[in-house]
Amino acid sequence: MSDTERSDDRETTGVDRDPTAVVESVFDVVADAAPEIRRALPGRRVESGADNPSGETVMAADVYADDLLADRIASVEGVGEFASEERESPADVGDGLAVAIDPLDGSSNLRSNNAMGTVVGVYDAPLPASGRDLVGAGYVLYGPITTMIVATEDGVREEVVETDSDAETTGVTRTVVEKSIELPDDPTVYGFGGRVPDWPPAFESYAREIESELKLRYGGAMVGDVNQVLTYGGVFAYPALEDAPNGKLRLQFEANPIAYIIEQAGGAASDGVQDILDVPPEKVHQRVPLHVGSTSLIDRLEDALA
Ligand SMILES: O=P(O)(O)OC[C@H]1O[C@](O)(COP(=O)(O)O)[C@@H](O)[C@@H]1O
Ligand SMILES: [Mg+2]
Ligand SMILES: [Mg+2]
Repeated sequence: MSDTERSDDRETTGVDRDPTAVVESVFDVVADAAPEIRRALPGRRVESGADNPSGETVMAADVYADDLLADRIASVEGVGEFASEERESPADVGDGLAVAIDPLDGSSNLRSNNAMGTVVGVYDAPLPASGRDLVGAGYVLYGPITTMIVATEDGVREEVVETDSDAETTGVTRTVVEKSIELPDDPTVYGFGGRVPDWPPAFESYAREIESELKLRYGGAMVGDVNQVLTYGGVFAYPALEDAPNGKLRLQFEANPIAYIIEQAGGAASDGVQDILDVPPEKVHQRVPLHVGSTSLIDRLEDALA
C-alpha cells in the first residue's frame, strides 16, 4: 500500500464528526443513488443543451445524476463543501469535509449503451485540494452489474449494488464481494485514450512496447477502463496530447480519486513526471495527464517520458 500520508502544514477542513463516518455516509449516498441513476438513463441519452465548465457537452443524464447527488451529498452531516465536474464553483454546504464528484463518467457512451460510472473523492481540505488530502474515494460502475469500488486508508473493497424492488429510493442492497483488492502481480490489459496521431512521440514509443506485451481493453469510460486494470492488472492512460498538454481528465473529480484507489490497491499513478497525488491543485476544473496501473508499468512510463 502506498504512502498517502498528508504533511502537517496544509489546511484541513476541521471536521467535527469522525471523518471515517462521514466518508462512509458519502459512500452510502452514492450507492443508494446508483440504482436511481441507472433507472433514469434510458430517457436521458440526449444532449441537455448546455456545456460544462470544461467546455464539454452535458447530456440530460449528466444533469440528472448531478442534481440528485448534489442535494443528497450536501445533506450529509460533516460535509462542508461540494463540487462537481458539471458546476462552475464549489458550494459551501456547512462544516466539514469537501466532496468532489464526476456524476456520470463516460457519458458519451450513453448513445452506444456502453459502460459508465460515478466517481467520488472526499478531501479533508478546501477545494481545489491535493490528492494527499483525500480520506476516501470510490466509483460506481454501471456495467452489466452495478458495482462500487470503495477505497479508504484501510484498503479497497468491491461491492455489488442491487435493488430488490421498483421503489424509487428503497430496497438498495450492498454486498461486499472483495474485501481487500490488490492489483494482480502479472499485468495483462491496457487502454490508452486520445487519437494516436495526437500522442507525443515519447508516449507513442511507450504505447508500442506495451501493445506488444498486453491486451487492448478500451471502452471510452475511465471508470470501466480503470476497473479492467484493477481486476486484471495493467495500465490505463489518458495522456498529454500534442494540442492538449494537460490531457483530458480533471484532477479533482477524476484523476485524484482514481489515483488514490489504484495506489491503495498497491498500484501507482503518475502525470508522467510525478505521483498524481502530488500534483499541486491550482483550479477546480484543472486537467492533468493520467497514467495509472501496475507499478512496474508506471515506472516504465515515467522513464519513457523523462
Ligand atoms: O472519448 P475519448 O477521447 O476516448 O475520452 C474518453 C474519456 O473521457 C471521459 O469520458 C471523460 O469523462 P466525462 O464523461 O465525465 O466527461 C472519460 O471517462 C474517458 O476516459
Ligand atoms: Mg469523467
Ligand atoms: Mg462526467
